[in-house]
Amino acid sequence: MDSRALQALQTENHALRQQLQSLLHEARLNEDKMRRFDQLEHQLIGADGLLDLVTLLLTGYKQAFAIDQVALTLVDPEQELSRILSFDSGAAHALAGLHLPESPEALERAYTSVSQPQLGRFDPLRHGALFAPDSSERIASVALLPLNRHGQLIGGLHFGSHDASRYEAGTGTQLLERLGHVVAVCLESAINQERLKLSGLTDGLTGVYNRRFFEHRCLIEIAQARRYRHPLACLFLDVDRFKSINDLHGHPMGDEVLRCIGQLIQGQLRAGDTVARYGGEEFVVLLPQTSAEFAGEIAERIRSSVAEQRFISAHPGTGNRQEIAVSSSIGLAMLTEGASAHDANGLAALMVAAADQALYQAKQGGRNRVVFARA
Ligand SMILES: Nc1nc2c(ncn2[C@@H]2O[C@H](COP(=O)(O)OP(=O)(O)OP(=O)(O)O)[C@@H](O)[C@H]2O)c(=O)[nH]1
Repeated sequence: MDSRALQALQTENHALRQQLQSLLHEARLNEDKMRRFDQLEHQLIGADGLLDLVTLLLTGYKQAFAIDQVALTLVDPEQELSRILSFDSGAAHALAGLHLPESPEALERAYTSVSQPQLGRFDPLRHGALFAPDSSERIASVALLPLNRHGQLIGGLHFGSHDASRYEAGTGTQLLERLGHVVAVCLESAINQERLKLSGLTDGLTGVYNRRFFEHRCLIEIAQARRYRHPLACLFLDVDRFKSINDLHGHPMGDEVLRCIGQLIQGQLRAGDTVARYGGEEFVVLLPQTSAEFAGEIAERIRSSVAEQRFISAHPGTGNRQEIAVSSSIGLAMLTEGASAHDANGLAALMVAAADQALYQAKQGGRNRVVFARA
């Protein structure tokens, strides 16, 4: 072999070795990527509840794969997820990037398929609503993973990169497709578990929370109110002359009235407020970060919505229909500053007793009214 041919061979050899090195490097990177992917998948499967799972989705992938923006959309028509996640209100701040729209509209605008991930350039019109407004400005490319159960879009996991070439249309999406499936299954299972937990905390007849939940929530709200020096209001509502509704129109009609009143109260509240059935025909409401004046307005709105509601009772024998009006009495108490020497349990008992006492005054005063507890 002459020296020119030898040199050409050596050059070719060198190029091949370099190519091999770079392939090996890529394989190692892929192996490392797979390992991190696997690790996160195990964590998803082992997540302890919905809050844990959502937190992992929003932070785990961002850190492990250096993704600029991660957002999660879950369709929440009944605001059930929002209620579940606000149960532990202290953790709600950790959920930046989570969107819980009541309708799937924003998702349907972004996705052309319910099962295939979509990669490509960021389009503010189609993708803007999937990311937080202040974070979407710098996003240049996106990977959108549809989360579907039984062919229905229940949400989407959305990765955004400042690098336009990071997520390119037409590149392999097998791994992301698998991730979408795993996330959707994990979410469904976590939501079902939360539903089970919640069923032990809600009242079977009215669908609002039960007394056990109220007592738990009350301690959390009292702790928050004391820590941040926020006012906390408590309303106690009792349906007026409820016994006569049962006696005159039957127990099922009484049940219907209770169900409707639970919904009327709920309809006047904000997302962080809590209504629970305390017992029989008594409801209790917690209004965090609410002044006495505003709590009085809310109580008045509840009282008038109950008084304006009409129920239709059909006589079991004759079938004659009759319109029934119902009223309610409400006692209102604020968490008192002066009692700060007590622990949260003691404060809760004082607040509830004060609202109950005010309710008694409302009954004595002629019913269908709101009475403030004396400070
Ligand atoms: N239909 C129905 N009735 C209930 C339920 N729980 C309690 N009750 C009835 O609620 C009635 C409460 O009556 P009372 O405590 O005497 O008071 P009231 O008739 O509301 O009169 P005032 O409170 O004084 O205005 C009782 O007759 C209970 O049987 C329920 O789940 N369904």
